[in-house]
Amino acid sequence: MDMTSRMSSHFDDAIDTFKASAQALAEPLAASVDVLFAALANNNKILACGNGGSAADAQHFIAELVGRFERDRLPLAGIALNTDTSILTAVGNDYGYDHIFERQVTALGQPGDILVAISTSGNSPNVLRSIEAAHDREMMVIALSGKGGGKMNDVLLDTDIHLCVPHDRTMRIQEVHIILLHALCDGIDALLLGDAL
Ligand SMILES: O=C(CO)[C@@H](O)[C@H](O)[C@H](O)[C@H](O)COP(=O)(O)O
Ligand SMILES: [Zn+2]
Repeated sequence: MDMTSRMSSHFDDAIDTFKASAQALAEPLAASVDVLFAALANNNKILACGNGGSAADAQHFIAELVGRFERDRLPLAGIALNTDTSILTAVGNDYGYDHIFERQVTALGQPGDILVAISTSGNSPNVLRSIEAAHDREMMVIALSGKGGGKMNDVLLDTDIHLCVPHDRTMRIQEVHIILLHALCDGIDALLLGDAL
């Protein structure tokens, strides 16, 4: 395959993945908007975490809650658990990398808060432990994954929401994850401010 065709194939594959994801995930995504909105309206908060590109996605999402998405509105309560280098290095150094999110969920989580847990493989141990800590704190989890969901399938409860992208490549999964997170912001804003843009 020449390089131009190779580049072009990314767009073709992304389009196919977006279509398959819309089919599979629009309904649980709408349910996720209701869950997040209800938590925020009840003065609860959103915690989010992930590794690598998913860390970027988690902090991107939280920035749009605390700052704004497309329209001016009140700030919404959220914390990205992958952003404080002192906490990450202290907990990583003293307890191990698998505990960097779990410990923060235990420290900050309150019943009714929501954890948005992002892992393209569904297998990152620190994300899996954050889910278990959220359950211990009586928090519901919205999990974003791919590759069939991996070990997330074993730790998520029926009361959680699992948005599993139907693809096996990390980059494609991440591309859909950012659409999912932007769609959640759009849905929350629509409930807060009305449908019009
Ligand atoms: O962004 C990318 C690859 O596109 C990488 O940084 C990727 O996020 C990292 O390898 C992560 O450690 C993968 O973790 P996970 O998505 O399987 O939980
Ligand atoms: Zn990436």
